[in-house]
Amino acid sequence: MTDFTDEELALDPHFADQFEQGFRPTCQLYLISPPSIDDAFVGQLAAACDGGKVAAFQLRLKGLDEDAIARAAEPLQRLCADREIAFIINDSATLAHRLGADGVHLGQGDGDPRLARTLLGPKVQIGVTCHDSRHLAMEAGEAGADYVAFGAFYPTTTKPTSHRPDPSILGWWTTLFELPCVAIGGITADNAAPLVAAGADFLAVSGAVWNCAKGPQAGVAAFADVLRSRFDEA
Ligand SMILES: Cc1ncc(COP(=O)(O)OP(=O)(O)O)c(N)n1
Ligand SMILES: Cc1ncsc1CCOP(=O)(O)O
Ligand SMILES: [Mg+2]
Repeated sequence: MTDFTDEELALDPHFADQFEQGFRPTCQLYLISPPSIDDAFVGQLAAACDGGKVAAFQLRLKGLDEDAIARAAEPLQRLCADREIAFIINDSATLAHRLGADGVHLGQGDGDPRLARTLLGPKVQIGVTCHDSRHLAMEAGEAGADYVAFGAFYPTTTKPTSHRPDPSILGWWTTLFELPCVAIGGITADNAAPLVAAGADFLAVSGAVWNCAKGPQAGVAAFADVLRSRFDEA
């Protein structure tokens, strides 16, 4: 049995049920937006979510001010609320607070998670980028993060990356800590299996869904089998 709090489990309510049954939940999809979007994107997000279970959606828009991100967020946040998908804002705890988002993702240069917690309160999810660093992950956990994110596991064109963790960092983390861990960076349905097997609680995915030749619905659907695999092996 574990002593995960409701807050720790809130990124996906099914986590709680599965922990109560005595095992670490199956891996879930954490969808990340493209770095820029247009008005058609809400339809693409709806299509993606029709493709299979999406536990969380992160609005990660780069090069826009907070007012512009807030305008873009409105229909997307509504869609996520309707479908019970956690709506996470990237980079800015103040914007997450302003929007009443379910969570915020903070990189190492995006502010102190402790200050974010003071602003956002206990119920809002705070995720922290930890690159390939066990030290950063333990620090994030001590600072009260709700999840830690490791990556980039694979090369990606979505952003320049300089850290390339080994999947074993996921197994190390999940063996020692109950706090969920997220794997990110160049993840596709074809290369995700070692990350799921190593213990990732979430796969954070952008390009493999939005650049899928068959569309975002097929992009999400392609992950179904690999996400089930840890559950099947348990
Ligand atoms: C789930 C998740 N993990 C890592 C990141 C990267 O955050 P950061 O290092 O701040 O880089 P940017 O995304 O801001 O370019 C993330 N966004 N989400
Ligand atoms: C935001 C971020 N942080 C590390 S890699 C990455 C990009 C994730 O996008 P993709 O799934 O397209 O590699
Ligand atoms: Mg950031």
